[in-house]
Amino acid sequence: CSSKYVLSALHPMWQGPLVAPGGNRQSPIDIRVRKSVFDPHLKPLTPDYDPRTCSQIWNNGYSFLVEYDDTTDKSTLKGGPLEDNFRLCQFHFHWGESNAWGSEHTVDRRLFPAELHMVHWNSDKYSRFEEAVMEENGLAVIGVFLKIGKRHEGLQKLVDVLPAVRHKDSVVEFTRFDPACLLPSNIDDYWTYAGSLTTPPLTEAVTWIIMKQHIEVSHDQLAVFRSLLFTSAEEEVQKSMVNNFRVQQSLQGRTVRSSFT
Ligand SMILES: NS(O)(O)c1ccc(OCc2cn(-c3ccccc3)nn2)cc1
Ligand SMILES: [Zn+2]
Repeated sequence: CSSKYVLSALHPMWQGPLVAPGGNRQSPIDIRVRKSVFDPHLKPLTPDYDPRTCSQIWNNGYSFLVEYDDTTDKSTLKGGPLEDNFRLCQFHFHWGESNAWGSEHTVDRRLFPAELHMVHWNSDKYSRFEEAVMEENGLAVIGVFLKIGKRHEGLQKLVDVLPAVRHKDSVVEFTRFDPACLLPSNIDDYWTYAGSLTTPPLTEAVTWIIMKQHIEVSHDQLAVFRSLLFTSAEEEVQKSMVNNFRVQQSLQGRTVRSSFT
């Protein structure tokens, strides 16, 4: 998905509007477990990803994106709270400068060192990501919390190539990466709510699906994320890419549903 120009408008310590003008379904949020409502009608989530659609990694000056060819229905997400078929277009992460914080969503105020976002767009209703991103039911993002623990073998292929995209606007070819390896073993237990992009354009287009089970990565693997830079090679002052998360937004009366009791 060509999210080339919009995100690059982002300033790393982006001081954009804390809430989009007129926004009443902004993200991220704190998930209050006891306030979430079990919905027995929520179906199991059925991701079906083809690693051959993986195409490149690029540093957009805010995070690093692993992009997938979304011109056909090869890597898709269905089920869960979703009525339509959604196509994977990219995944990226948010993280802190220390292991004490970094995630965008929290669970009963608990912060995680990082959070993975797998971004999909509604290919039943729209013909491209750029169109879907402006529509209420346009996107579905799976959020997975990262904790520090054992080394994540599947992630290492990605970690090894990060130095090649150290600077903003750098791109490298990256192929045959199966994003399913980043999902937790249990994807049946999740929270879901109506929200927004957490970076500009902050559009209220996202059905969020936040996994209850986290994945583990090693301290050293996360340290490589922090070796990336917000700044391009030409800029004199280099800024470490850390703390690329948005402040939490108010729930404004929304209900968070859970797929589990
Ligand atoms: N962090 S997050 O998962 O919420 C998340 C996920 C995807 C995002 O894409 C921004 C974007 C918008 N556009 C765009 C391009 C053309 C026209 C209109 C918009 N391109 N990239 C931002 C945040
Ligand atoms: Zn994100």
